[in-house]
Amino acid sequence: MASPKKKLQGLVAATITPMTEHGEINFSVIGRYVDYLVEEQGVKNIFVNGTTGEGLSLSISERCRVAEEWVTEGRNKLDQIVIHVGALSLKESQELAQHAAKIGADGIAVIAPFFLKPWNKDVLINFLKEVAAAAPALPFYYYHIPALTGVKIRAEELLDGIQDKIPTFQGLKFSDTDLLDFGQCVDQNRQQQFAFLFGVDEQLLSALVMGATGAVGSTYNYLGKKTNQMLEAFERKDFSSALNHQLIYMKRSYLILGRSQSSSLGCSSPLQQTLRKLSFAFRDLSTLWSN
Ligand SMILES: CC(=O)N[C@@H]([C@@H](O)[C@H](O)[C@H](O)CO)[C@@H](O)CC(=O)C(=O)O
Repeated sequence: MASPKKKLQGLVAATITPMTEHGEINFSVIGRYVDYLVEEQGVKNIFVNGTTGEGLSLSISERCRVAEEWVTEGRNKLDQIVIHVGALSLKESQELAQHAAKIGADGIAVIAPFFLKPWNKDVLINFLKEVAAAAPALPFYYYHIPALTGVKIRAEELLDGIQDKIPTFQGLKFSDTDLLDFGQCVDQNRQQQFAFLFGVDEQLLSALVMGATGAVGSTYNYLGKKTNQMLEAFERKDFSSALNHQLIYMKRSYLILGRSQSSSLGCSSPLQQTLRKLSFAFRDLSTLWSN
């Protein structure tokens, strides 16, 4: 069975895929991006080619090259690199999984197929199982994001007995606001030592209360340091201070500002260019950034 070097926990930055203004991937900034995460944000785990990284908008060869670059640049600097390998085509997903194993990633994650959708738990598990089997030495994470996939199968239902079907299953990336489902996942799998990684950054504190062991999100690219302070406050049971942190990071200005900040790293996908225009309205808030 796959076992990670150590359990994936704490903050995991869902990385942006840097693009040039001509729509090509800007590989040249990834090394700098790694240093920024580690040195400025105190974040040493990353989630590549996910929602934030717009993995599903990239070609398969682009996804492979992006994954390779992160693994190369992150070597000896990052703790864990998880590659999202979900795709509509099972074969493509398996190809990406094999590639992640070949380049030395630390884990793979997969979303539910979202066009012709699995209609029940067993169909979804079978898809995930086939992908996981293509990389039998890599820890496997299910990426639950029902608002985007439209696949509403409850994570708690999916996790029931999952390791019997997917021996490499190591955890759940839960990007949904249903804290009842999340809490039940944690509660019903206490013996399993799974990683429960929460993915709605604005609600992380509530998820910690429900038993989250870590978090994957876009805001940890630029609020990593501050969110680590919230985790520390929670750890020492200083809930009032933890709540103060969470209330500040819930502000919309922080979310938009973060997207615009990414452009200073040379990260500028078409989506980010649109957001950057929006962000001019928030320019005055840039002082918040360094506070
Ligand atoms: C829908 C979405 O993009 N959700 C983000 C959150 O980090 C989100 O950006 C954050 O909570 C701000 O709204 C993550 O769950 C996505 C993620 O981890 C990924 O990029 O794969």
